[in-house]
Amino acid sequence: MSLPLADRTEVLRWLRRTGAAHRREFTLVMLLFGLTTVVGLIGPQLLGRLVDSVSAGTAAWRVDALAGGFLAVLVVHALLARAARLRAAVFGESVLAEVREDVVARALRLPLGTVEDAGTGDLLSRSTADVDRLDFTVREAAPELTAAVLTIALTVVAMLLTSPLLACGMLVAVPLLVAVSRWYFPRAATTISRMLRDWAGVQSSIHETVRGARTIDSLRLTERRRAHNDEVLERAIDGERRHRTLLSVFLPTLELAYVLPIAAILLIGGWSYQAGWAELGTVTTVVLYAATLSAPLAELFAWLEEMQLGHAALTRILGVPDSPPDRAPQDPAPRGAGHDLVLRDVRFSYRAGREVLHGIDLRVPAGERLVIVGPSGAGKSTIGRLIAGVSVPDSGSVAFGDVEITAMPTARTRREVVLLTQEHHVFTASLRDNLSLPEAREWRDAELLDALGTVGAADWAARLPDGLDTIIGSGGHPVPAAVAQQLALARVVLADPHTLVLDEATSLLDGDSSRELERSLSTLLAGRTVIAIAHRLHTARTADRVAVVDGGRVVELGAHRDLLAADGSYAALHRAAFGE
Ligand SMILES: Nc1ncnc2c1ncn2[C@@H]1O[C@H](COP(=O)(O)OP(=O)(O)OP(=O)(O)O)[C@@H](O)[C@H]1O
Repeated sequence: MSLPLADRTEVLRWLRRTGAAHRREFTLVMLLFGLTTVVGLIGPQLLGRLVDSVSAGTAAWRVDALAGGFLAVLVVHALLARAARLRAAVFGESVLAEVREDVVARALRLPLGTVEDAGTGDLLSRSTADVDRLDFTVREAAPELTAAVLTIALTVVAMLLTSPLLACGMLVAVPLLVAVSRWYFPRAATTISRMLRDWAGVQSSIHETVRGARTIDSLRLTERRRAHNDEVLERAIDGERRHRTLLSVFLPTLELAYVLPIAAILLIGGWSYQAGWAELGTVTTVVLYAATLSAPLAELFAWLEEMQLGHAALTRILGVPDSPPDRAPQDPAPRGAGHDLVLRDVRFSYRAGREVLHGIDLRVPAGERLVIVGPSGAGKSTIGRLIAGVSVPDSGSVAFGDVEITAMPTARTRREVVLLTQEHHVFTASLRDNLSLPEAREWRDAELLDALGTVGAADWAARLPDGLDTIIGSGGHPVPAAVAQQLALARVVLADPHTLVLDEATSLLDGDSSRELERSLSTLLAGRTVIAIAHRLHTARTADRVAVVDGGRVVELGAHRDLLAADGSYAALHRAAFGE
């Protein structure tokens, strides 16, 4: 299920809001473009006068003065055009900085479940390729388009003021322009939005290939993966081809529409001159105007095309949901009703019609250590994801006290519960940034060093060349696997949730890891509610209670000893594991 696209009202609302927030810069840019265009219109008038003066046999000084004036106009025009574009670029950049920050903030607020459903590639292409596309639109297309529209409008007015009769020659282009626009733009809109979606597909596919490279290699899926990449690429190229085909009709027709009026004006001009209705200078001026119109008209259509691309990109960027579509956070009264974890009749399916949890009821008092065991595919990890608020139940509720986890804003969720898996990602960033992830707040160095100390990574950190500011991760200072685990634990220390869900991370508890890590983990667990998803049964012995999950249901619940004595599924699992 891909992320939604913004609709017309959302795009308009964004444009209005952005326009209002930057009213002064926007007005200044518009004024500069208007002024540039008006100055640009003086040139042809001067040349027209020059032609008239020469044909009337005027003095040399007058010709010199007109030529000098023409030069001065050119210089002023160039200076104004530069100022207008510079202001437009500054304006565009500040708008874009906001768009970038906004889309990244929204993406980070999305729950993992939504991101996984949509595919990370979709989100990635929206926050990179689409933002870049919009960047080009705002920085280049919007100002150029504005300049082109103003130039066309004012040039037409100037032509009409100079000679309405000659200006009529422009009309020959109108039917052609209307027809080709009505043919091209609706087709281009669909082609372009499909093309952007297909390119996002390419990005997703390549991203997944790179991420899963080892799996692909070990399962000898290289050929199949290559074929899949070829297929998505082919689809994107096909869209690109369709778009080019549309352009190959559109652009030559436009060219024709620009030249036809010049021919028409020359014809009308020659005829009017002979009839004594128009001076030679007037004909020159209007032809020059018509000729100068072809450039802004060409720009207008080229940039309209670019604006369409930008619009499609904007609908994708604004489509990244502000609040997760699957939940409605409302920041309930903080921690009013305690930290007891309560699951009531929780049902969940990854795909419609294929329920994997069939009504889970569970109550875990604050501070208890519960281990969930069960056969592979029973739904243990899924329960963990629901408790951590990563996924949302189809029905029923997961709550701390009487506050549902999905009703809490994401930042608040992290203070309640953290899911710790074996995937310990180290970001290519400073050690400080790697640790500061849990909350968007400034941590004091002492707090960060304390957290490192708690998990036993203080010595490693002390040996770093730039301390907390050392860039670690891929391309930076290397991080041994054990330290990566410790950093993940240090993040949890900083997030300080009252409940921890350990999925696979429990292999740490199984005694595989170094004593130091084990010690770090037990310091971390002390005083918190712990839900450990055990893939091996060792862990269960030290738990307060054990829940046995089978086929998406809790089939047994109780202390290790009691369950062994009851001689049910747990006892059977135990016998299978230890042969007792
Ligand atoms: N992302 C997913 N999309 C679709 N189905 C999924 C997804 N993740 C898990 N499932 C299915 O949901 C069911 C429960 O899976 P879950 O991972 O919760 O089981 P588990 O008890 O943790 O198993 P294991 O011990 O093998 O990790 C399985 O049938 C699994 O195939």
